[in-house]
Amino acid sequence: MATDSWALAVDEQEAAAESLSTLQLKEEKAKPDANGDNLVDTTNQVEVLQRDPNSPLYSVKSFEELHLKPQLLQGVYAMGFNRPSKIQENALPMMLAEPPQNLIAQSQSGTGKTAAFVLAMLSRVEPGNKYPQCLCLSPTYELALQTGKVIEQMGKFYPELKLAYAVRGNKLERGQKISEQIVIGTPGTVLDWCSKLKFIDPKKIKVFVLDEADVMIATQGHQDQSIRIQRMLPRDCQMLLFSATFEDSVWKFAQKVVPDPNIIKLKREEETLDTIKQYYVLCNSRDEKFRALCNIYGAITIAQAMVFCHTRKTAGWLAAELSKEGHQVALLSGEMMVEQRAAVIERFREGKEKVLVTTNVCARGIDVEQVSVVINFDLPVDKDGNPDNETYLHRIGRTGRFGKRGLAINMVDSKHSMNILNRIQEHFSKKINRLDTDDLDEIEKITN
Ligand SMILES: Nc1ncnc2c1ncn2[C@@H]1O[C@H](COP(=O)(O)OP(=O)(O)OP(=O)(O)O)[C@@H](O)[C@H]1O
Repeated sequence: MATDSWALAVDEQEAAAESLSTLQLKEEKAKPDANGDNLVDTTNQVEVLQRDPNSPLYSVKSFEELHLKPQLLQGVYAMGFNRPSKIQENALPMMLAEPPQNLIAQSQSGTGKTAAFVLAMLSRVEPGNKYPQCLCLSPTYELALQTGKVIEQMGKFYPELKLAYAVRGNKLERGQKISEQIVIGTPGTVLDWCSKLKFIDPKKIKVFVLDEADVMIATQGHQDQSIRIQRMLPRDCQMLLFSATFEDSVWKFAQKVVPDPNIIKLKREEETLDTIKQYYVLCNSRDEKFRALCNIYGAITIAQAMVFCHTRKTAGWLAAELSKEGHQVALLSGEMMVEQRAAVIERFREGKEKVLVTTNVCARGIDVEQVSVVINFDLPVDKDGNPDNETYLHRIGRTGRFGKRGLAINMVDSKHSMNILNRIQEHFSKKINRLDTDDLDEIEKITN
């Protein structure tokens, strides 16, 4: 398998990379809300969706039929999974085929992509060999930690298996070689571990995973680092690229750089999940948006909510205002230290705060089951002020995880933002209905 074509395609990609937004992240299950929640369904709903042929969770196969190793079957069932989702059913046979094949895969947010590539890594790793064999890149520190937890949980029936986190702050002694069989980390640190610090022998890597692959390709810094890592890998190393979104130019680029890939791609109209209801509210100012947010909160039972702002400043202001109103609010934005960010997410996951006010840094991958509402306090736009459709999809995908129902509410406060919303609707061919937040009955109706 040739691995140098990625580098050759870099120049063609640069223009596309410029126009795309930067990174974001992922997380795990929150404890159930003691008050209950009328938006989050029980696991029965998942069972139903998994039997509905139109659902991304639909699969005809059982995990047994995917021929997973017994220890992995045990791991899967210990995580409470009963049957594979569509992406797991489709991707796993391709990823486990011999000889190993490359894959570029797209599947809607929250449909089990992480479990799919984790199972692929765990299937290929030889725990008896005490050196890194699988490398997984995540765009953020928090996402790396979360995916690492999935690897640890799913691989717990391999007693010899160890995982190393190549993330900022994880200091090892220079020149030492690590014995962990799987390494997960962010591109900069992984690159250092492979090159400058030589903790990893890249020539022994068998599986290379790019999670949130589109943003890894589209963000210039990440792209450069990922390419430099890829160049060090052996020619027959299996490459697996996963994301919920692939902007057209990124998709083309991915196909050029991954040799002979298998491809799983969604049609545009399949990208949005029908289980997430989308609305917008019309306001005239930031203060009105704040009032509308409070009205929504007063009218419906919300387990946990994520509120997205365009800037750190707005996020800080909003978190302070919500606190003044008596809400338990957490704030997470990019300028915070990574350890602080991890602690904020951990508290949110544990249900200690009900609202997380954040920026795009949290748009991707956060997996908190109890998030029943996502609010776009500001609509996602790129640096030129155009709609950022990919970020929109990732943001609203923080709710409606794995078959649960969710609610996404967009705050529109100007002609310009109405125009952005219209363009998002057009892009996904999906109608976003207006909601009157002064009409409590109407708000209540949307949750039923
Ligand atoms: N087969 C399964 N059965 C039941 N639950 C599952 C299954 N696969 C994954 N899950 C659960 O579904 C949730 C979403 O999965 P995951 O985080 O892998 O989705 P994703 O597609 O990677 O999402 P995103 O696009 O946001 O990164 C997780 O809580 C995970 O534990």
